[in-house]
Amino acid sequence: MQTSYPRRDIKVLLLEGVSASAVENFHHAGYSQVELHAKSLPEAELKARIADAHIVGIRSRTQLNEDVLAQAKRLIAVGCFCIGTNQVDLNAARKLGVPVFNAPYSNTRSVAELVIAEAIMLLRGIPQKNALCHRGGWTKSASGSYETRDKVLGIVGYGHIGTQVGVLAESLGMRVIFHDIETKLSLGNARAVSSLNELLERADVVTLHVPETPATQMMIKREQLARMRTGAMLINASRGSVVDIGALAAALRDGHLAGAAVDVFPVEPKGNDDAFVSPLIGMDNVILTPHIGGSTLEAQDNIGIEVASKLIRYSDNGSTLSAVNFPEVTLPEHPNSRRLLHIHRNVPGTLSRINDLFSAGNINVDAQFLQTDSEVGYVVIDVSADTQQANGLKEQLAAIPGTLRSRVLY
Ligand SMILES: NC(=O)C1=CN([C@@H]2O[C@H](COP(=O)(O)OP(=O)(O)OC[C@H]3O[C@@H](n4cnc5c(N)ncnc54)[C@H](O)[C@@H]3O)[C@@H](O)[C@H]2O)C=CC1
Ligand SMILES: O=C(O)CCC(=O)C(=O)O
Repeated sequence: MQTSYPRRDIKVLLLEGVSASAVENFHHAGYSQVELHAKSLPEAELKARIADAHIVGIRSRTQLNEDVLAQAKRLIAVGCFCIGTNQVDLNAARKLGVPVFNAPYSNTRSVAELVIAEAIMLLRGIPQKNALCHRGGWTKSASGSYETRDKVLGIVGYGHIGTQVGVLAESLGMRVIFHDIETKLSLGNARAVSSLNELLERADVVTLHVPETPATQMMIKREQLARMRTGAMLINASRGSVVDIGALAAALRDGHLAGAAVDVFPVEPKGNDDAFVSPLIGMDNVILTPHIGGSTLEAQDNIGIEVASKLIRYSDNGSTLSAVNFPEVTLPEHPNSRRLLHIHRNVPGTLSRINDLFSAGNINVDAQFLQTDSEVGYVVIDVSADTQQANGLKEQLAAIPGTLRSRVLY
């Protein structure tokens, strides 16, 4: 059946080495035009390539800001093949009628396991012992080496990852405290503390699991580091913007902190061939990892399947279920109808204009699903019409003032 975008004409642009499982999923669903890049692209190239892409898939590195999105005239949807969506201007995407999807749980366990491993390594002083052995040195000593048992782990951001870290830490005998801006159900024996400061003052190891938001920008800077216990350790596998990295380097240098593990940085290389620069380089008591908290084969495989499935479902049947920036509509199939979708600015009178088209054309509406937020309205209409009528209706829908996107799905 001829739709306004047959699958073979839909161009899928996948960046940053998105898993092969995503590519397979697209191919399996009939999307043959899949372009895969191992890295994120420089902005000028990104703008050029995104111009004719219908679906774009990224990980944490690619910045889809308003300017870049403005070039993407054909864009239907964005997939973040990760948890964080701070790299996309979600509001700009929404106003352009572009839903954004992510994989909110697929790499949770991978991050939690890495954080626990790092807590053990830091408490034992392994990074510096390992570095010394590599240089031909030898310090067989228990000094500065501790068991995890009975140590206090402070979790900042008690969400999906934070809670998993807490559960695993308790199984090692750690005492878990947490701070979150929301009231959270404590798992196991974990206890909420009254403030970030209290957590910093009590914890032997502090681990950060907040998203990047205006409130978490530089949440941990000189003042907060100074509140941490002398000899405490900091783990950051959240976002590089959460910690003042210069202040962290200073706190490690002057011995206030005994160690740190950092997976995310204010500026990260675009790809594996680019140089990594950080004030933490050369510090033996710091574990540096290249933003691989979620990089396990299991997680990447699952993320590839999950996000590609969401993008395909939206492209095929219009479901925006679990979109992070868009009115959520989930739709039963009506195989004997033609399905049209219309995304518009949410101004009074749009729905009646849409419905007037069907009455004027004497077209029977079999089902209609509308969901709006303050700025955007999303309506899916199943109609009894032939292909020619459906394509004609699509053109008429596109001409309604305030239209952002319109399509015939089937
Ligand atoms: N290093 C890596 O490879 C990975 C990093 N991440 C990062 O980890 C972050 C957390 O992931 P999830 O646990 O899945 O997210 P989540 O949304 O389940 O949990 C985040 C928690 O932080 C809390 N929070 C938000 N603002 C806060 C504030 N100002 N102060 C205290 N708490 C605050 C929220 O209420 C929520 O409970 C992601 O947003 C992402 O940036 C996620 C996956 C992999
Ligand atoms: O694996 C990636 O590229 C990003 C992981 C991450 O930071 C996330 O899922 O938010």
